[in-house]
Amino acid sequence: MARIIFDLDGTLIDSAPDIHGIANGLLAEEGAEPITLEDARNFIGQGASVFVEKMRRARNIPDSEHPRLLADFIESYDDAVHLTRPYLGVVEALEALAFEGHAMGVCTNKPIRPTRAVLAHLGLDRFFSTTWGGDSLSVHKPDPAPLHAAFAALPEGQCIYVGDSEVDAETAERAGVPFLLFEGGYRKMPVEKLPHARSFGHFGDLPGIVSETCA
Ligand SMILES: O=C(O)COP(=O)(O)O
Ligand SMILES: [Mg+2]
Repeated sequence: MARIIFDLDGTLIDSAPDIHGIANGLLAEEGAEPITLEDARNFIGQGASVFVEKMRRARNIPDSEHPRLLADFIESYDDAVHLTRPYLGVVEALEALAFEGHAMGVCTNKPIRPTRAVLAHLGLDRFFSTTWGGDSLSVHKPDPAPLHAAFAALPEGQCIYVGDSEVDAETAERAGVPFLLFEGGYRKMPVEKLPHARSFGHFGDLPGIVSETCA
């Protein structure tokens, strides 16, 4: 049996539409132009503070406004669930992996409160026995500490990390665990440029890839 840890945004769920919505709500209050959905996708992956920083820079909002905007962003985040969907085949793949007896968890740079809120809203929380957010420890991905902590919370078994981004590839490399790259998320670089054990474009392929990784 394996221990499988999943990244969240851009891996299990397409959350960019909700995060885009929060961003544009904040920008409207500042009297600034909205950002595009593509911008929002590009800004996700290194946690809430980096997202807000990139959003501000895109609209020339000064650094001095950062703490206030970050607090407002986090305040809206728990309710940012309504436009978010699991990627095609995610639920079926998690059901198959759970049925096969693998232990599973989540390690994301999204703050832990909205992480738990969106997992519960989508009914995905039942699959995961450990969940780590970007603010669960004093460091976050690509520091490998939260990923190590997630694996340590699960029973012994082959470690596997599943994610979508440059940050995830670096985290897995630094943690020394096999990385399975979902091709459909918010990655900016071509698949070949990211270190990974295997990549996949559809979650229907994941249970088979996990079996082969464990063999
Ligand atoms: O940047 C974020 O807030 C979260 O991104 P992640 O789930 O891909 O780690
Ligand atoms: Mg991601």
